[in-house]
Amino acid sequence: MIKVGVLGAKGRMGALTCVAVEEAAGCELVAQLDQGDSLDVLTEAGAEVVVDFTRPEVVMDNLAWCIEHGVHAVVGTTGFDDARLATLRDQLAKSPSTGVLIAPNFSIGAVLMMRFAAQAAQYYESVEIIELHHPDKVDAPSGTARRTAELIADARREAGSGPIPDATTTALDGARGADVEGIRVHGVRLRGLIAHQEVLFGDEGETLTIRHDSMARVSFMAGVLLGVRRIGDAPGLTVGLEHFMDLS
Ligand SMILES: NC(=O)C1=CN([C@@H]2O[C@H](COP(=O)(O)OP(=O)(O)OC[C@H]3O[C@@H](n4cnc5c(N)ncnc54)[C@H](O)[C@@H]3O)[C@@H](O)[C@H]2O)C=CC1
Ligand SMILES: O=C(O)C1=N[C@H](C(=O)O)C[C@H](O)C1
Repeated sequence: MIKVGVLGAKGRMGALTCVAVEEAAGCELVAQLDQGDSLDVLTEAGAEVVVDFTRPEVVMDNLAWCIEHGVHAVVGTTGFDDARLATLRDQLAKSPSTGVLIAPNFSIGAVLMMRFAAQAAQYYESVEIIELHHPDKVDAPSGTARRTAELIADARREAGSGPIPDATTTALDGARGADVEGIRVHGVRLRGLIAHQEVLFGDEGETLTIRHDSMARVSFMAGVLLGVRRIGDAPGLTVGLEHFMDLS
């Protein structure tokens, strides 16, 4: 049995994760912590893997604690940039048997969307990303959109693609979205939505749109459980659930 603790257990994702872990074969839910609870409960309960669905402003402290105590972490919380990932690598170097998975999106379809977008990137002159979420989401752009933009930018660099054409010389602030490594990312917040993304590609005479929709948060649970089951055998830092999937 893998002993699992959940951080952010009273939140939208954390609460669902507690149910999924309780129902999962081979997993035992040993701790459910939320804001104000002491992380020491995790060691008292014997947690081997922690799932973090908290907030960008607290997740680094949670991970520092997990790494220091040799507890593996499966992280859905957003807000990871290169500087944060470098900090985690430094911390993990001092605890070499501990594993941390940072997954911008646990939905299998979203992982495939990112993969397909990276594959398509070299063939199109233009690309823009639209992410659409529920209005209670605290960060923008989404972690998924950021990661997609990074993957597309990497693919374009590798292919030697030029800059994306855009003749705009005057615009209201924000009218062209955020710039993530040269890729424009637009954010929509709308009651009724959960988590959705479109990647739009364009070239002479044609466009290609890759769209993914999470219609319910249960769509993230298979990926969370995959992470929980695999992280103990993956010491160090893993970024992206695709590394635990067979996408060859
Ligand atoms: N990677 C993925 O597939 C997904 C990632 N997310 C991300 O997960 C995060 C949480 O999302 P939601 O569940 O919608 O947010 P939420 O606001 O419903 O839940 C966050 C919970 O964390 C708790 N919390 C805050 N500080 C804490 C601390 N220091 N220790 C323990 N708990 C603490 C809050 O009280 C709250 O209950 C966000 O960053 C979101 O973008 C959300 C959905 C899927
Ligand atoms: O806050 C959310 O809801 C989600 N957050 C993640 C993100 O920022 O990409 C994953 C998914 O989009 C849902």
